Formats: sequence, C-alpha cells, structure tokens
Amino acid sequence: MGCGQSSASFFESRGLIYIYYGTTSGNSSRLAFQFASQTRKLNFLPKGKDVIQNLVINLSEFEPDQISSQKLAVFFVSTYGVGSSSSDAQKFNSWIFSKERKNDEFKSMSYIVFALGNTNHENYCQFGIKLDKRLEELGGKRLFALGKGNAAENTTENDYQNWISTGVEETLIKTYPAQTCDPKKFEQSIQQIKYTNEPENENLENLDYQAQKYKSSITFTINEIRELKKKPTLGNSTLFIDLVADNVNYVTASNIAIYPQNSDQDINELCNQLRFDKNMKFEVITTMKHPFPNPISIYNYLKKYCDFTGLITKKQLMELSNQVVNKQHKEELLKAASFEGREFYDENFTKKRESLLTVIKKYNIRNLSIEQLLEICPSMNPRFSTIASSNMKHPKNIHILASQLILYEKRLGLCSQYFSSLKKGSLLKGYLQDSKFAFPKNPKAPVLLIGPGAGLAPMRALIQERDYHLESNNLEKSPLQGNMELLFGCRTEDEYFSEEELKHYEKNGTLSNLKVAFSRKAVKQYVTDIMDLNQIHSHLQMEGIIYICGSAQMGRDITNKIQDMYKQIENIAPYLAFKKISELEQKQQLITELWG
Ligand SMILES: Cc1cc2nc3c(=O)[nH]c(=O)nc-3n(C[C@H](O)[C@H](O)[C@H](O)COP(=O)(O)O)c2cc1C
Repeated sequence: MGCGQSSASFFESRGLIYIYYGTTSGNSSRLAFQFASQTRKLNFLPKGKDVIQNLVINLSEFEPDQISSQKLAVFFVSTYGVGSSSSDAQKFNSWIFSKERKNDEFKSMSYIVFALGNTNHENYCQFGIKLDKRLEELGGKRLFALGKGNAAENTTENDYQNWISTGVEETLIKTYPAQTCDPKKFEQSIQQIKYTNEPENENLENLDYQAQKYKSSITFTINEIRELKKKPTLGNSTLFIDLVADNVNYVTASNIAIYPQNSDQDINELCNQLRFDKNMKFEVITTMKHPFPNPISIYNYLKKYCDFTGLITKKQLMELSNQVVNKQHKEELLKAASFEGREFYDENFTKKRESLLTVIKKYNIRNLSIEQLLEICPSMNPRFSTIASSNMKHPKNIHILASQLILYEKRLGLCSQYFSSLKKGSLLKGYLQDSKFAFPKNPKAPVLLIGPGAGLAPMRALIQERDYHLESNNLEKSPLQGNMELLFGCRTEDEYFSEEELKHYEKNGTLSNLKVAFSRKAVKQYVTDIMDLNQIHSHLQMEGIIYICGSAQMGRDITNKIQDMYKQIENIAPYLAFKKISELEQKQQLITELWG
C-alpha cells in the first residue's frame, strides 16, 4: 500500500523525503511540488510545511538544528545576481555557507540539487551549483548529479523532465527499498476547505512565510499614473507610476516588489467556467500555517492569492487531463504532460503562453474544485521593478517605469494588465528591497549608464541624484561627482518617451553626454552600436563604472561587446577577455540589473 493510502494498519513506504525550495517568481516551488507528487507515487513520504499539500518546505522555514539530521533531502533553488539565492533562501544561504558549519555536519544526509537559472545571465545557476558543492563539503552524500533548468527559452520544465529521465527516480528506488511503516510515525495535516458564512478574516495569525510577507507589506497609493509614449499601442506602452506611502524611506535605484492582482474579467471567466459562486466564503482546515488569511471569499482568493494565469505546468496539465470528457482532449493533455511530449508541450503550450485559465476554457473543463485549485495553482508572487527616482530629489515619492508585456496574441502579462487597471488613488501592496545599483566607491569615478527602454529606470534615479546635488550647488556631497554619460535605446522617435527630460539633464550639465540608438529607423541601431570601444576602454582605466539595466539578452550583448573591446585594444586571448568581465563585476565596475 502506498503513501496516502494508509489505513490504521501498517503500510509500505520508502521513508521520508524533505523537499526544499527557494523561489522569487514561483518556478522552483512549482518543480518542488511536481517532484513531491512524483516521489509520493514512488511510496516516499514528502514531509513538508506547506499547508496545501504538506509536501514541500520553503527554505525560509528550514530548521537549523534539524536539517542536517534529515536523511534524504532535495533542493530546488534559483539564482539571482552574483551567485546569490532568492531572498526567501537568504537566511539559509548565509547559514549553510557560514564558517561555523562543521566539515561533517551533513554526514547523515543524502541529497540532490536542482538549480534554476537563465543562461542569459553571467552566473548561470550559480547558487544551485555552489549549494551542491557545499553540501558535499559538509559531508553530505550526493545521490544524483546536479540538474539545471534554463528559463531563457522557457525550457525549465522540459530541462527538469530531461534530468528526471536520466535516472533520478530509479536511483531513489534502488537506494531506498520499501519497508513496512507504522502510520503513527507520520503525522498528517488536514487538507480540506469548509464553506462558511463567517466574515472574512484578514487578520488571521499563523500564516506561512509568503502569506506573512504579503500581510506585512506596505500599502502604496498611486499619486500619478500616465502613459509616456507618444503613440502607445497594445504591448508597446510604458507607464510612469508615482507611488506614495506613509513613513516609507527608500534608497535611490533600489527595488520595489509589487503584488499583482488578477483582473475581474479573468476571475469572472474562471468562475463561469468552473461554476463557482465568487461570493461564497471558505476556510482552510489545517493543523499547519495558512497560505492566506481566511475565511475568504472565492473572489478575494482568486484576486489576490491564486496565480492562475502563469504558464501552465505539466502537473496542472496532468490534473486537468483527469477532468476532461472528450477522449482526444484527454490524450492531448496527457501527451503535453508527458516526457515524450516535450516538443508538443513547447509548441502548443509554452510558445502560446497557455495558462490554467486558457486551457480550462479551451478544453471546456467545468469540474475543478477549489481544493484542486489550491493544490495545483501557485500562490501569487510579487514582481520586481527598479525604482526610477532618487530619494534626495523625491523623498516621499517612488517612481516606476513599467513597460507593457504581451504574452501571446493580445493577451497581456499579469502585471501589465494589473497596472493598466490602476488609476490615481488606487492602492497597491508591495515592499522595498536592495538592488545591485550601489553608488561608486570613489565618488569622483566617471559613470556610464546603459539603459534602453524601461531599463532607463535606475539610470533616471542616478541622474536625478546627481542633478539634485548640482542644483543645490553641492556636487562635492554627491556620490556621483564624476562625469555621467547615458546610452539610451528605443525603436522610433515616437517611443523616445523621456526625450524632454533627458535633454534637459544634458543641457544643465547633469549628463555630460547623451546618446540615443533607434532600432526601427532607416539606419537600425541598438545600444551596442553606439558604444565607443576606445572611450569605454579609457573609462574603465580611469576606474569608471558601467551600469546596465534591461533584458538579460541585451546585457549579454553589451558584455560581449566589452570582451571584444579587450580583444581588440589589449589584444588578449578570448578566455582572458571573458575573465575580465567577472573581474569588473567583482570590483563593482560593472553593475547590472537584468530581467528575463
Ligand atoms: C533580476 C533577475 C536576476 C537573475 N539573475 C540570475 C543569475 O545571476 N543567474 C541565473 O542563472 N539566473 C538568474 N535569473 C534567472 C532566474 O534564476 C530564473 O528565472 C529562475 O527560473 C527563477 O526561478 P524562481 O521563480 O524559482 O525564482 C535572474 C532572474 C531575474 C528576474
């Protein structure tokens, strides 16, 4: 008898497995859940802290005095920045890499790591790679080779399946034969919901890490929101958003995380399709921490806490295949969920950015319960932007530049549709977080800013900071006293949304030079085409700093160009030119904030 089928009598199991994840946008938690379901089918007992399935553990909740005695653990971790973890795993990151750890501290643990990352970033999967090595250093036994999932082309899920197919399950089965177990040893959480007439309770205590973070986040009010482009079209608009909140101190060009909400149209479509009465309230019955405050109405759960418009996962497809009536539809969903159907999944689901909502509508699925949604939908994760204002110039206002994202055909990304529904006076929830945009250590160092499109955001903040000190005749107090040059890029003149503002800064001397590349004019130019390599070489020799913000692909193009510069001007070998990039990063002469 397998796990979950236990009666009062003894049952067969391969034992406990601890599945940890560290995530920002939910990819690692999705795979951790998927892995937990798979291991459950193999008669393992995933022992988690998550209330919905009690199968997985967010790394923010790891227990320092217990983790090393756990016999079998699997880690799903993503990388952010220079080999760092997602912020929920930061405490674990510091703890595991601390000098206080003893060499044999993890000698009882067998472990497996799956690292998530994006090859467009310089430090692909670094945190997972480092963790895999570190656990071995601390005496842990690596049970299976590190897996890597690449988000660059949305292939994380297929990479995961490829990795599983190389023998992860077989290794687990071989290493942990099934044994007879006493069910009393394994406490179960209660995973049910109950419909109720009790009022909604936003103040519920005993929330899990993510729900607590949401609850304690800041409520911002929109002071101003307007389109910046002269001729915006769907998918090609950039919003300027000015936020205020009581007693908020922010740091120039730091990050702001914003919790998006689903649109009423999407909620109505989901409720109509699944025949939910959105005004009904329910509570989660559990012995564990709650994933959101409840009792709660179905509407509020769907609005704030349930991410049902993200890219559909294979686990969701598998679950939905049980709900379709039509035989051909069932086969299609099963094929897309299977390992063999990887290409079919890519073509028909990934490329079209299908979500749980679009698939439910397309396949006319009508009987999915709230419990099932709770089980297969990730919770709503915040989305990060870099603040586009200086706290010196605007101490009480936080500016954001938000470009609109089209997923497929005319469907907007979750955050884009959320922002487009906001107006002056709307409230939104979020929190502030450090970014990599540190000021130069030497305030006199010259600064080169490269920020096309909405990548202008942190550059605008730095420009404002310098302008503030120039305006008040106090440049010697500024952390940005050296020359400041900006390379900006956009498609056409109509999209040059900050023209007036930037020209003003050029005229008053805040910017010593302003160069703009237009990629859709007769002569097509990208920011890489307007980089003057000789000038950048002398800039770096003068200990100048280069700041880059924008898409990860653009970031890679720029660092390639800098490598070309070293090859051409210093005549050095390609691998040495490549090494120069990480040296610049380490010396904080190259500071990047890239997305995607
Ligand atoms: C701001 C930002 C910085 C990132 N930095 C890196 C990086 O340095 N190395 C890397 O391999 N991936 C990087 N990524 C990619 C993420 O690790 C990747 O998208 C991963 O799938 C996210 O998983 P999560 O949703 O579980 O956090 C970055 C992504 C973002 C948005």
